Amino acid sequence: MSFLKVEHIHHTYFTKTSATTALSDISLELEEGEFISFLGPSGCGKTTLLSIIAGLFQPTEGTILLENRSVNKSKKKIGYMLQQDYLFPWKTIEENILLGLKIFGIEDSAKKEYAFSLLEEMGLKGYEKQYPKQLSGGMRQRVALVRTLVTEPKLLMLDEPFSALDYQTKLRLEDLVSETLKSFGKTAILVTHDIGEAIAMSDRIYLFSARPGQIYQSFEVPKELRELSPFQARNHEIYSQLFQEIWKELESLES
Ligand SMILES: Nc1ncnc2c1ncn2[C@@H]1O[C@H](COP(=O)(O)OP(=O)(O)OP(=O)(O)O)[C@@H](O)[C@H]1O
Repeated sequence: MSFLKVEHIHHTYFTKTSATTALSDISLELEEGEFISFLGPSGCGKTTLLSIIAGLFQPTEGTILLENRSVNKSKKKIGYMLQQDYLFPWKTIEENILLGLKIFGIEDSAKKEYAFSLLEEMGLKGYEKQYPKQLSGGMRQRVALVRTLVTEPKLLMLDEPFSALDYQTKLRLEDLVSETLKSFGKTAILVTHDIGEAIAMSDRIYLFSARPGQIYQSFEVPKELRELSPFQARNHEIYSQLFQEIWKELESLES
């Protein structure tokens, strides 16, 4: 039994005057603990697919099964890390990270303790009483990750979570997120425009064709790279070869 089963997803956005087909016949499977990425030309439907997998809206056709149940019944098992951190500016860091627990009605002392231990792991001890505006972009993203992890999601949706950060912060955060997700055995889906990021962080990469998005090709990331941290992987010879291979295919899709 696969952890996640995406079966024959088609999606068309309808307005009063138009119909835009974003996705056409997408099927894929994901095992628990795997990390996959979606890459592809702008507008090929990556975010649409991520939202459908998360159960945020129904596809025109197709089904999503998470642990063999409809994803609509499993929404609490899904966590997010997005381009924007969506921290509440009027709440302290502590209040922000405990908010998810409050919403889920699981604000017990053990969970709170867990939240504070995660903050410490992310190098944010001492910032509990500060407000988001007092933190850097990278620190705020780390708070957003803690807020997501405290609810113990089984599947993490990462929609361009590093794209608004400066390059060095992005590289540091890629390592931190990768190490954290590996240590918790979390399953994750990353949407990115960055081929290097996809290679450095994933077990497998799905390259989408231009709209309507279809899976054009999938690439397994070799074990030699997967055993390394994203930063180390970027310096490996195999990384450059895979980068060239994916770049060539992406160029052909965008031309
Ligand atoms: N709510 C909506 N109503 C109508 N069309 C939409 C809506 N959301 C997305 N689309 C269209 O569906 C297509 C896929 O959009 P989507 O945002 O999923 O692509 P993407 O691959 O994530 O894009 P990007 O890489 O630029 O972020 C695009 O043509 C977009 O304009």
